[in-house]
Amino acid sequence: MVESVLAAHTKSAAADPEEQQLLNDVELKPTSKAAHSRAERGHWPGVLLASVVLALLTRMATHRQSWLAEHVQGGVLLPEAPQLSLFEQQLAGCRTFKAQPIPSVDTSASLRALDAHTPEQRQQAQAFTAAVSACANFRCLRQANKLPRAPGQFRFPHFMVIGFPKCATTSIYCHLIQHPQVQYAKDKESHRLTDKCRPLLEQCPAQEQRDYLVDILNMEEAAAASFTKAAFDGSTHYAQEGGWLAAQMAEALPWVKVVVSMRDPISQALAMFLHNYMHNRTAACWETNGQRVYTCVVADLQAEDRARYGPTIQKWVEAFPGEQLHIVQFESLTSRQTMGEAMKGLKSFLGLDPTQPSDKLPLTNWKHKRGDENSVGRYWNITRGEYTHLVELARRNTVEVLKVMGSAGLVDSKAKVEWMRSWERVWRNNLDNNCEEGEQGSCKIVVS
Ligand SMILES: Nc1ncnc2c1ncn2[C@@H]1O[C@H](COP(=O)(O)OS(=O)(=O)O)[C@@H](OP(=O)(O)O)[C@H]1O
Repeated sequence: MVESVLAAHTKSAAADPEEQQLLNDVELKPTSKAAHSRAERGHWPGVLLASVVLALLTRMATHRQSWLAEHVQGGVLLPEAPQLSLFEQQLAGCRTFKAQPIPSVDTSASLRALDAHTPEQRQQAQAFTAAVSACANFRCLRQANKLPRAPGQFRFPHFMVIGFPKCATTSIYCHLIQHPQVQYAKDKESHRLTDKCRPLLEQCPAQEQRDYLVDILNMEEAAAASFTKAAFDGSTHYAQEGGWLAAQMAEALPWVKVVVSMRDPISQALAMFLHNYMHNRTAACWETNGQRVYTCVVADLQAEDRARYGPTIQKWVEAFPGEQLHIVQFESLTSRQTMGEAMKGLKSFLGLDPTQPSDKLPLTNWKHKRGDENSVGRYWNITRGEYTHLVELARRNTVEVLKVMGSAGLVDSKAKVEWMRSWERVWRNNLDNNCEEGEQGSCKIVVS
């Protein structure tokens, strides 16, 4: 039934020749593993993972015991040494779940840009630094940022990573703060502009504006480096609040570059759901539907400020010229084959050395695929008919947002096909490999 409704939807969606062309170009063949039931494939990956997790837990328990023996004497906790600097703490927070060591970053490297300056450029650099660092509000920043800059200097702030949530924004933040030309923000998710400055940025309380520049954007350190580091804010709610924020940001900080990451809308909705679930924010749709996620995802795919990206992106496209927008696909950022190029593209867009600090995106903020076979979020139980319906909604959303991006010159027709194909692959994989046959066939859906 749902699949036949889908066919009807697809037909009506295809009334637009441009859409029809896109869908035709994208069509994927079934994956080679199609129609294999999960039962046939056995449980070896689960067993292997469980053993690794058990080994890790045992190691952590042993480590904790020796830590306690070393630090606690007669119930008194001894001070820990050494203290991490704020920057080291930022990096520590960015360690992957495999607990990689903190990478070392040459924090003074950007200053070398100043060495090559002529006396006139040096003066320019000083005047720009003095004017910007004297600011405590957006209005002042807008004036100061009109001054000429010397080579190597960035306007303040230089860019915004605005979302969407669950689209690897933490990994992007972690990668970028290790870049010698980037000024780390003191807080990855301040949400200051949306929480404190709605609906008019320039009328935001004076203290909030000052705190935003100093406490979040890290103005003092940026000024100490003569703004040779690009300062930024990485708050994921900004994208979704584009309805009012896009125009306000373009008014208050018209030079900023805006970075957006978008994930397969179904995976984004599921990841967001899991995030809220883990923070005990369970949605009514979950509770009233026998703890089944399907209706929750339908709601997200239809909500303009959630996984229906098009209307929100429209606001950003209207507010900023195409050259100041960079929209990257989560799946190309996170696939090993394409992440190097995707990260280079992002850094080139930002005017940063694209080869630094590496060509790898770290893996952070990982919620899916943890826990045992039956823990919530390892995979999602829904029927094939339900998933097919979600795919139809997600496909419609994708066509919609690609149209908006195309109208702003952010993607050409080839890029649209590649983008669509990448998400179709996620859906195809689930249908072919993780779903039983028939509309009521059960699926164990995994995210991209
Ligand atoms: N390198 C790499 N490879 C694969 N997947 C990656 C990578 N980096 C981040 N991620 C996944 O991105 C999800 C977290 O996104 P965010 O950091 O934007 O989330 S948040 O909104 O800031 O909470 C989160 O997805 P879920 O695990 O589905 O929740 C991460 O696993």
